[in-house]
Amino acid sequence: MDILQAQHASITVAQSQLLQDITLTLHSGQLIALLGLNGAGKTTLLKLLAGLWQANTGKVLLNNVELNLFRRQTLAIQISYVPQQTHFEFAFTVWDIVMMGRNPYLGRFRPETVKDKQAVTRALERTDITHLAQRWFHELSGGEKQRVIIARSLATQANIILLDEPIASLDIAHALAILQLCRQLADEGHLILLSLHDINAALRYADQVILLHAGQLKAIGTPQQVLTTQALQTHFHLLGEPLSTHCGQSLFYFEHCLPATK
Ligand SMILES: Nc1ncnc2c1ncn2[C@@H]1O[C@H](COP(=O)(O)OP(=O)(O)OP(=O)(O)O)[C@@H](O)[C@H]1O
Repeated sequence: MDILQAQHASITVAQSQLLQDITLTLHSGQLIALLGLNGAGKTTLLKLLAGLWQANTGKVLLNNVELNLFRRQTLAIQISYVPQQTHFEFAFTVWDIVMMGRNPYLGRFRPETVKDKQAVTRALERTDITHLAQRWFHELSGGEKQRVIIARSLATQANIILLDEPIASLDIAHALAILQLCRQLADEGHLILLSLHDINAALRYADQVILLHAGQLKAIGTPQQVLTTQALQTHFHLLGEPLSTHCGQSLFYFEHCLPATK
């Protein structure tokens, strides 16, 4: 069981406070959706929890140990961060990029082993990109690239995976496939935290929802606790009419409500 925590963590850059006094505890075996408007601080929080950004005040702990006490290589095997966009200076095949997920295990001179190749093969399969393995990354579509970067993360076999808007550039079928994969990974014991703009996807797939607004944690709890019609109006400027599907799934039908009408 992994526990990832932030304790009173704040980040300030050039006098603007990007995150303010964030305290939360996340457990493995859960899929957690991070929601908030553009600029709310979702990417910043994901990077903080991945150890890629240091808090000015407060701390982040993995299993009660501060992240900055871990060696980078050790942390990379435990927490994997999937960015929104990735560019490479050189031409790499999809296989090469997914194999990069094995770098923390490979060291400088250790050759790839059967285990590394199996991890890459499995990651390609789970993200439905086996057929792209020998293609050049830079020639792929945005959605295909996104799945390659998720596959690279799976190849690390990290128990904690933090994904920044993983379905933003995917078609609906592949978006659902990635959300279902995230759900499956959480059910297998991973801690999956993903930022999303799709409130109905959070309702459908998440165990917990974190609501960020202007760098502040406004709510954390089950989707039903956090995603109330009042919270949608206050934090997203949306009028949400609750609906229920024939299989009992709760969803919202949205209408825009201007901030002035809050
Ligand atoms: N390096 C930086 N220096 C200064 N300000 C930054 C930096 N990185 C992000 N910000 C600011 O911090 C705020 C939060 O940005 P962040 O990318 O975390 O938001 P987000 O919730 O992920 O937004 P989006 O949904 O648009 O991706 C924004 O106002 C952004 O301009």
